[in-house]
Amino acid sequence: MAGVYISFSPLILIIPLSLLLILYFIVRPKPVRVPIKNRHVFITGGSSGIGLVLAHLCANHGADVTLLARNVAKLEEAKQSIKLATGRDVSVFSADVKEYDAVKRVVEEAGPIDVLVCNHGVFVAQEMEEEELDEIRFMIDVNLMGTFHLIKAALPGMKKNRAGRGPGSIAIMSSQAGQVGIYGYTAYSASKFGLRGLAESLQQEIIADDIHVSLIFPPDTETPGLLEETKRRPQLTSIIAASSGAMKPDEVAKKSLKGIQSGTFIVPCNFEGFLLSVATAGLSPQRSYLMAFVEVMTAGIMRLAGLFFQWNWYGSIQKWHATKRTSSLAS
Ligand SMILES: NC(=O)C1=CN([C@@H]2O[C@H](COP(=O)(O)OP(=O)(O)OC[C@H]3O[C@@H](n4cnc5c(N)ncnc54)[C@H](OP(=O)(O)O)[C@@H]3O)[C@@H](O)[C@H]2O)C=CC1
Ligand SMILES: CCCCCCCCCCCCCCCC(=O)[C@@H](N)CO
Repeated sequence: MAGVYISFSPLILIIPLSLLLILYFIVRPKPVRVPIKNRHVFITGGSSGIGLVLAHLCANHGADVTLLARNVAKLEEAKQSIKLATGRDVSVFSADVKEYDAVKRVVEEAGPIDVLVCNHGVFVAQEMEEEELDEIRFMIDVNLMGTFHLIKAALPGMKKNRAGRGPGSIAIMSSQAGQVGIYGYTAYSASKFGLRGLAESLQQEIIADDIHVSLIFPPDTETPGLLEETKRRPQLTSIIAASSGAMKPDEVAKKSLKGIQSGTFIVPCNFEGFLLSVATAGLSPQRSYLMAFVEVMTAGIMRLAGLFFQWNWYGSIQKWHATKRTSSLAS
């Protein structure tokens, strides 16, 4: 029986090896380690969900933590829970990120920041046609403009504070809905996609100040915010979002902190998020030459995977409308 021999010459390895070598020299910005211990970590939305867990983690790492949110009682509760769990005192400030002057006052009172985590966020999932313009404006104002307010207020102090304190970080909590548009998230996705443009531009502006930007992309995460959201979000939003499953806030916070410490620009939180990040890498910075190698070598296949997901989602949408039509005819 003639065997089938697949002969390949070692020469074939030349291509990936030379690509690895090229990437080793060209990836920009260069890798960095952002210190957390004895650094001032300022977390917005740190009184609940992902931000609260992240605050606990940073306090555990010996950071001086400041929390900003609106609700004083929730802030006090967060302060107590962190004191109880880590023995560390955190500073808490009540302010609405929509109000620049209030944000500026808090940032000045809190003192120079080493790691700024713009984690605050609001999310109301609804078809654009049904959604009130005020609610659309609200999400853009909190998620996008609120982040501009934070960074505008904090950046001068972060730059001044760098001498001898090592690299600083500005971490922005986006969402997988900030990498791909999802049914019901027209306003939310727009606000989170906007953060991508902000982050990519800002990194070029502040790399010379040794401040490193991280964009974090969680899937559905089991927080009080998600609990609230799922009470009224469209069924199709849940069906499509389920493609990436759901995570615990602890898992997301751990991935977030790891990404911040390593100065990673695109921080996925689960396997689907990893696939999504490779598929949507675009021209975002990549500090890891190994990740750059994966992005270059799998770009094509990831696009195919993305098309499969789109095929699946549009199939669900079609099925949903067909079911809706049948049930309305039946009634
Ligand atoms: N949960 C999820 O499924 C996912 C969440 N994300 C993102 O993660 C981040 C945190 O979400 P999550 O932990 O679920 O949120 P939660 O709703 O649990 O907490 C939101 C936090 O943000 C604060 N906040 C909300 N609005 C404002 C405001 N205008 N000014 C100041 N603080 C504000 C809240 O405090 P207060 O109300 O007292 O102001 C609270 O501390 C958000 O950016 C969200 O978009 C991303 C992907 C998935
Ligand atoms: C190329 C391969 C693609 C890989 C899979 C893509 C799966 C994408 C699913 C998107 C889920 C969006 C969840 C948003 C969660 C959120 O932000 C709300 N809960 C509000 O906070």
